[in-house]
Amino acid sequence: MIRIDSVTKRYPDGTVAVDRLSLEIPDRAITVLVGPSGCGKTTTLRMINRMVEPSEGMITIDGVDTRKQPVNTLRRGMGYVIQNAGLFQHRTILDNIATVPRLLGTGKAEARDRARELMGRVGLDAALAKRYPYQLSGGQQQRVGVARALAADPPVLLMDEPFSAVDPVVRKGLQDELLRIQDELGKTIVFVTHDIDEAVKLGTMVAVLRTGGKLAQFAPPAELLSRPADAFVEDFLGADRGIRRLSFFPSDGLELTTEAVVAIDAGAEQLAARADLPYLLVTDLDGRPLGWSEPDRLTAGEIEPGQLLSCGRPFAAGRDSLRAALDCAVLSPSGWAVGVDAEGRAAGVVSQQAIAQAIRGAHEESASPQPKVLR
Ligand SMILES: Nc1ncnc2c1ncn2[C@@H]1O[C@H](COP(=O)(O)OP(=O)(O)OP(=O)(O)O)[C@@H](O)[C@H]1O
Repeated sequence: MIRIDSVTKRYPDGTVAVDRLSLEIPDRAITVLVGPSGCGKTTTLRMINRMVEPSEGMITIDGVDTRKQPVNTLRRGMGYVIQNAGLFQHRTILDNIATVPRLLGTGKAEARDRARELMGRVGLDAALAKRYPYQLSGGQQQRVGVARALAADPPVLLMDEPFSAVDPVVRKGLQDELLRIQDELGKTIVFVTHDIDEAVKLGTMVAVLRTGGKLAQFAPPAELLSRPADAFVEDFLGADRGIRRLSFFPSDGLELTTEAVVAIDAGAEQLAARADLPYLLVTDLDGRPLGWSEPDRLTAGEIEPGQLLSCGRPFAAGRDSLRAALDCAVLSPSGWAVGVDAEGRAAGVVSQQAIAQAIRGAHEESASPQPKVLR
């Protein structure tokens, strides 16, 4: 465990970048440092690998004071990823990734084999191995940066705004990839960002810092959203934290009904039996949702997909969160959300009222234990 114990950093010009910060960074989890510009995030991260030396206080790793270890030994156990990847422009992608193992004495062939394996792990096509960094997109370069940091298999990864320079779509892909890699590798990751949504999505624990390098709150994201410590944290979390908090509640408690679901080949009798329902969901012959219709607009044997109202993006029943279910219901012309199974077949539909009831139940339940984390 990395323990930051009452650490202060005062730069030579008198700037106090970090002020008596104490944090216990859990092993094999992602801890995010978040806060406004200049609040001391980068300084804190760099004190962990001693690129910046603390003025006061102590940082220990598994109980050992980092000042008692040679800097090289300390950094060997820590991969470091920065914004814009910081790749060596004159080296190929493969050799960029193989850099640290080569420095540590691994043979060229072995280091390159490992680099190839890592390219796959971070979602890079093997065909890019011989290219140079300038021949890659920003998102691809960031992936190389992550692969390079992982190459020597360090237990700790320090990541300083690694995804800030790419567009939101690429950024989401990189975040998802990091979560997937983390599930597989279980590193201890300290991740700096100024983006609270990124912090909430990635963090097992989130440390919110305020200007002057003071800790405002250190908590799991669901707790941050439900119980911000003060007005600063509340303000920093933004306006829709109630909705965002629903991401942490599973949809598996929702009761789906199949009464309003009919296949496209539904007979007259089946349709007549449902004539009193406000809307019916029509599926294809495999059970995949096609769209909504009022029952009196449907004629047995003559249902056309083109005449149906869109059912938008359905939610994955039991796997998506209550936020996804609510979003689906709000966007649905019928006001009902469509839940699908892993194969994309309609598992049933659920009304906004039923979702609202599930939300109330989840809030009550979460008053004591932590809600299950869904991504
Ligand atoms: N070498 C330095 N000398 C003097 N002051 C510094 C130095 N490096 C950083 N600072 C100051 O320390 C404070 C914290 O800087 P730091 O880079 O840690 O913040 P940050 O939260 O990472 O900011 P950003 O989100 O803008 O990157 C800032 O006021 C900054 O100007």
